Amino acid sequence: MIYNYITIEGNIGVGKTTLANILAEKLNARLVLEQFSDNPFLSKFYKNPEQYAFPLELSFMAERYKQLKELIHTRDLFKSLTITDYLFTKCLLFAKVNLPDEEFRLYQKLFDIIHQQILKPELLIYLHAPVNKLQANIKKRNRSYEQAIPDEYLFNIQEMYTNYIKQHNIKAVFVDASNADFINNPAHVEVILDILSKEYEHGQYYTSLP
Ligand SMILES: Nc1ncnc2c1ncn2[C@@H]1O[C@H](COP(=O)(O)OP(=O)(O)OP(=O)(O)O)[C@@H](O)[C@H]1O
Repeated sequence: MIYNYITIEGNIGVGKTTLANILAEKLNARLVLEQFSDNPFLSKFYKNPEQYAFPLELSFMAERYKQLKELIHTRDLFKSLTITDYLFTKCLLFAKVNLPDEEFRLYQKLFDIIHQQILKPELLIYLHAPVNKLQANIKKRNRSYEQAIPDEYLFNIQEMYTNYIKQHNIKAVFVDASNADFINNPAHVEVILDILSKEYEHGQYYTSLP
């Protein structure tokens, strides 16, 4: 394995966690998953975004910082690869969509200080699917608080991710996950394993699934 640390990213409901789990098992990797269900503000936020966006964004940042900071201090002697299903920068991108400008500027100051202490992955795999596919996935998995997410929100998050990756020239492979089925179609997993067997220069790359 060329990589020590990779991240799977993508919009809400695209299937990051499923893929991260499958890869971790196949590659005997250490897996670090987002702990969003423990966040007491998330369901409140979806009901009342104006009131709960700031505490939600702060609490996500605090949790992610705690989880990712530990990566630097702990090593797993039996596992040389670590896989996460989120980038620390995800905090900033969601905050940009959810906070009014003044609050966002305050949030960004904190983010910039903390971000410097976080280890960055060597490669990002970005799963991309159109909004109607994301909505279908969200319906299927049926978390009650997510059922009224507007298309516009998913679209804005997608834009935020893709612009950030391009503007910062992050080493990323975009995978067209419109028809992805990593659970039942081994050929789809093979495509990802093939990506992980290669080295890339900085920049963005695009792959589709068979
Ligand atoms: N910073 C944030 N601000 C607002 N909501 C967030 C933030 N981070 C995560 N969430 C919410 O937490 C929930 C879980 O998000 P996330 O995209 O990480 O996982 P997921 O949708 O289960 O991903 P996947 O299906 O790709 O595994 C979603 O409802 C998402 O909108």
